[in-house]
Amino acid sequence: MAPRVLVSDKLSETAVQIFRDRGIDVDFMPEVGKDKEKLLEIIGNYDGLAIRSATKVTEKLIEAADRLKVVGRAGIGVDNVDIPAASRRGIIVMNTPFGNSITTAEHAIAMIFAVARQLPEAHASTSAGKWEKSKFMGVEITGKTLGLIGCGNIGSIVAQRAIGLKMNVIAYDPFLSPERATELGVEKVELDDLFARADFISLHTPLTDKTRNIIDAAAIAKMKDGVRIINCARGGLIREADLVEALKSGKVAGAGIDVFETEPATKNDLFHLPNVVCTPHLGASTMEAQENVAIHIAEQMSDYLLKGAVANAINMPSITAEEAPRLKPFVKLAEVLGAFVGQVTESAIKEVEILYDGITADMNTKALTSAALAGLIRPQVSDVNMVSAPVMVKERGIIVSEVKRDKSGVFDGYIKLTVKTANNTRSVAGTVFSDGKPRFIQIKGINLDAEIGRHMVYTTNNDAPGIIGLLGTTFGKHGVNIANFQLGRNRPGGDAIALLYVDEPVSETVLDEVRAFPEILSAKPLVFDV
Ligand SMILES: NC(=O)c1ccc[n+]([C@@H]2O[C@H](COP(=O)([O-])OP(=O)(O)OC[C@H]3O[C@@H](n4cnc5c(N)ncnc54)[C@H](O)[C@@H]3O)[C@@H](O)[C@H]2O)c1
Ligand SMILES: O=C(O)CC[C@@H](O)C(=O)O
Repeated sequence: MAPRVLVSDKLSETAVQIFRDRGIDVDFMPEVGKDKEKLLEIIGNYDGLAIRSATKVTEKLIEAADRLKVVGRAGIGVDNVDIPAASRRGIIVMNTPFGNSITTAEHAIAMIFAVARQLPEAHASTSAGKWEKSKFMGVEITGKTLGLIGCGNIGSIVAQRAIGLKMNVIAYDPFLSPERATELGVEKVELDDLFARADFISLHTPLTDKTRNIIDAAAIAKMKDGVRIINCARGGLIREADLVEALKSGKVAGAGIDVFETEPATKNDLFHLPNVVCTPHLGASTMEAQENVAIHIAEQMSDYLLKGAVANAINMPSITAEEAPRLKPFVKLAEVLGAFVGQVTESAIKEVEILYDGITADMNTKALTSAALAGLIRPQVSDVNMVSAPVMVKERGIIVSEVKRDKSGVFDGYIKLTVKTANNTRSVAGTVFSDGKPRFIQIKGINLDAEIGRHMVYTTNNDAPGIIGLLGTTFGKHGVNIANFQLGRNRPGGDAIALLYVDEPVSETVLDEVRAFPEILSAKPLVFDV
């Protein structure tokens, strides 16, 4: 059955065409995002949800979205999506980080000019028949200092444009490297330095606990008199009440505000203040940007739904369409290794170490680790996948580490999973053979070569003569057909293990009969999704 996608916000219809061309069933309902009840009623029919900012992807909506695999935001900010709730349900949330950057940067530059020359007010006055030539005395931007708070995709573009306009650009961004700052031609500064030196300040950070109210009364007090402030990033970065006061006192000479603490902003104390230019969250609103983000999100979502490729996901490592086929058998292997340990471990897991040897070390190990963790905790929480597993593992306080090393044995590469509980440490290693199928190559440090089937039985026993016969006879007596039988031991007469690949699940009655033999220490039924 073809995957089904709902477009619930006003996206360019190019997105709809892309979904159709890729063979995806798509419903284009650009108004339904605002109708919470209707959306709740229909969301269960879809594998994908394509949105802008009007649709609120709440926990309640996610709970009703039984089939949903991916939420695609045609744009950057995902503040309208409950990411933790989506992650817990294994739903990928992706955005389009680059499609509207130029457009938004241009809006910030437009705001700088509008505020420097009071363009909207001058227009309103002139159109009203007043000829108030002396009222609208502006400032040049040439030679002025622009302070950027946040210098990522959009901030960098604003910097480049502003430098072209002969401004001096300084930037506060803890994650901006000195090399990148030099390359852009901006001076990296501390925040207080920026406040003290900037004639114009433009915000370009996400809204986080650290950036909320980054401009408040205390920050404004540190700024130059007559500073002008632009926000085309997110409402909440500026404490609006404090800005209003500073505009009224003249400390701040002007502000260009595209985003608001509460949106839609239909009433706001910033409105109608002299030299405040407001736009209704128009940063990304150009034909070009909307076309870009629609194309990007439709392609990304289609790639995921049809090929398992993951790009620009907020809650899952990326997997390119090219690497997806090569990675797939190793994702299965990682999941199977996790599933083995998850099924044989009965006490709480404290630590997980995943060793990537040889070719596996050069693969997308983040994705492989996510798959191993999903296999590991699936016996405890059935509804888990590569998206939700890392979140769930973290919630349980399990420490996860990855180790990578060059090829060290006969295999081109293998993955070894070691899990520590309060009582013991358990390990299992496996690889993928040329047939593309995963194999166990080591369990408890004992080498073997075991094909993996859907139903298996794992026994630990003392190495003694007759174990093969004993297991074979018991299973045979109960009509259990053994497809493959692998044995291993650490030394003659020492610890031994057996892995039996059986055609059907083995009942507890049969396993109890096996467990009753004195040489058998444990017998565990296993199920693998292969
Ligand atoms: N107005 C609009 O319509 C519109 C359109 C697109 C994007 N946006 C918003 O613009 C903002 C920037 O988008 P982007 O694509 O440049 O994002 P980005 O992730 O590329 O850049 C954000 C930058 O902020 C920096 N940063 C993070 N925390 C910081 C802190 N505490 N102090 C200083 N810098 C910090 C990061 O290091 C990063 O370099 C986002 O909030 C985005 O949602 C708004
Ligand atoms: O979709 C929009 O118009 C706003 C987009 C913008 O805020 C974003 O974060 O990409």
